[in-house]
Parts: sequence; structure tokens; C-alpha cells
Amino acid sequence: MTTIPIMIDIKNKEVVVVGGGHIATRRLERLVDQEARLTVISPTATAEIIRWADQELVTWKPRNFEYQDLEKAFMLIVATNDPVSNVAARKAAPPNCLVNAVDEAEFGNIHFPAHFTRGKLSIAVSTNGASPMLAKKINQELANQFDDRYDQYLEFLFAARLLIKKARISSPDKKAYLRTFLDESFLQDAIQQQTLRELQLLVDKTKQNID
Ligand SMILES: C[C@@]1(CC(=O)O)C2=NC(=C\c3[nH]c(c(CCC(=O)O)c3CC(=O)O)Cc3[nH]c(c(CC(=O)O)c3CCC(=O)O)/C=C3\N/C(=C\2)[C@@H](CCC(=O)O)[C@]3(C)CC(=O)O)/[C@H]1CCC(=O)O
Ligand SMILES: NC(=O)c1ccc[n+]([C@@H]2O[C@H](COP(=O)([O-])OP(=O)(O)OC[C@H]3O[C@@H](n4cnc5c(N)ncnc54)[C@H](O)[C@@H]3O)[C@@H](O)[C@H]2O)c1
Repeated sequence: MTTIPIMIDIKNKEVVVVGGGHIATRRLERLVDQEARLTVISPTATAEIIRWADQELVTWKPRNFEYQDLEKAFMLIVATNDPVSNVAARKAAPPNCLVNAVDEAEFGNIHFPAHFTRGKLSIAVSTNGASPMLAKKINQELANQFDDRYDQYLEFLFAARLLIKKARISSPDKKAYLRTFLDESFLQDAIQQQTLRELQLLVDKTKQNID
């Protein structure tokens, strides 16, 4: 497989996970907050999956998968510990379905990178299956570098950008402002608050100039 990175909105989409073990749980951890329609088909399930089923975040069908289970799948995650079942599930995927084959990635058409978020910041690391451990290591290093402060920083950048877009100033000036906010000093709460106040004044002032 050759791959491109992409962000997918899976809200209200049918996601079927075949298998209910450790790896299925790891995939579901990523999916339970995304308001997808999640179905797990597996004779056994981990405590987490059972808890999500109790909370109605996941529908668990406690049995081996059958072909009809996959008919409406938008995304299929094949994660049993039985190679024969994994091949059968993969082959039963409907046309155009996104398929993650956790045991033999090249037989699917998507894989899951190592990933973390800091609010609106999302960082993913892939080695295209060459070394999941290296992906994990680099991901951890980046998570240390882009620490919890980035959560609020992204909110600040978002709010500041909306104000800059409203301000009636030239395009190069807008870009210059946006570039300034990338300085490390803007990670500080006090500087963020002060900047937002100043930008609001700028918006008001440039509006008056036009009016
Ligand atoms: C990044 C991460 C994300 C996640 O899973 O959430 C992830 N694997 C992680 C860890 C990990 N996986 C494995 C080990 C044991 C050491 C080793 O074998 O090397 C460890 C290390 C550990 O667990 O510490 C074994 C393994 N992995 C794959 C195969 C099958 C194959 O190679 O075909 C086998 C052999 C299975 C077997 O033995 O049967 C395949 C895939 N694993 C991927 C993702 C995709 C490519 C990502 C990339 O390279 O960029 C891909 C292609 C498909 C996919 O699953 O989407 C996650 C780190 C999470 C974190 O950050 O905490
Ligand atoms: N992608 C990765 O990062 C990665 C890492 C380690 C292992 N793996 C691979 O992932 C696979 C699963 O590993 P695991 O640790 O989650 O195994 P596990 O033993 O924890 O879970 C396997 C699950 O599959 C279920 N199952 C078995 N046959 C089934 C069938 N016909 N229909 C539905 N469900 C069925 C079992 O009941 C169990 O819930 C293995 O093939 C392993 O090689 C992938």
C-alpha cells in the first residue's frame, strides 16, 4: 500500500470492529469520542469494551463475525487473533470500505499512526508499518515537546485569528500578526489575554475608521 495522511470525520458512520481483544480496544479508544456508530463483533471482549457497551457507546455482538455484519461498514477494523478469520473478514469488506488489517497491514487500505492531541492540535506519526516502535518513540518525544500548554495556546491562536480576520488591515499586516503569535512568549496566559484585548481594540478602531 502507498499512503497519504488524512483527517476523517467519522461522526454517524458505521464502524465495525471484528475481534474484542487488546488491539481492538486500542483502536476503539480512538473512536469512542467521535460519535461514530461502533459495533464490536467478537465472542469475548475486554473489560473496557464491556464498559463502553454498558454505556451504549458501542454495540457488542458476542459471537464470531458473519458476512452480513460488514455489509454497511464505512470502516472495518480486523483485529482477531485468528489468521483465518482475519482473512475472511478482510475479504468480506464491502467495496470502498476503509479497512485496517491489524495483523497484516498491507492487506488493508488504512493504518493508524501513533497520535496525540493538545486541544485543536493533532500530531500523528507514521513509519508506514516499518517500525511501530519508532512511531511510538517519536510520538512520545513530540508529546513531551508540545506539552499541555498547547491546548490553551491553540484556543488563543484560534481566537486571535478570528479577530485578525475581522480587522480592516492589509493582508501583509494580517500575516505579520499571525506570524508574531508563533513566538514562544505567546504560550503565556497573561500575554494571550493582553493580546486578545489589543486585537479587539484594533478591530473596533479599524471599523470606526471605515464607518
Ligand atoms: C503506532 C501504533 C498506533 C496504534 O496501534 O494505535 C501502531 N502500532 C503500535 C505499537 C506496536 N505495534 C506492534 C508492536 C510490537 C513490536 C513490533 O512488532 O514492531 C508495537 C509496540 C508496542 O506495542 O509497544 C506490532 C505490530 N504492528 C503492526 C503489525 C502488523 C504488521 O506489521 O503488518 C504488528 C505485528 C503484529 C504481530 O506480532 O502479529 C502494524 C501496525 N501498527 C501500527 C500502529 C500501524 C503502522 C504504524 C507505523 O508504523 O507508523 C500498522 C501498520 C497497522 C495498524 O495497526 O494500523 C502503536 C503505538 C501506539 C502508541 O503510541 O502507544
Ligand atoms: N497493529 C498492531 O499494532 C498490533 C500489535 C500487536 C498485535 N497485533 C495483531 O493483532 C491481532 C489481535 O491481537 P490482540 O492482542 O488484540 O489479541 P487478543 O487475543 O487480545 O484478542 C483477539 C480477539 O479476537 C476474537 N476473535 C477470535 N476469532 C474471532 C472471530 N472469528 N470473529 C470475531 N472475533 C474473534 C477473540 O474472541 C478476542 O476477543 C493479532 O493478530 C496480532 O498479530 C497487531
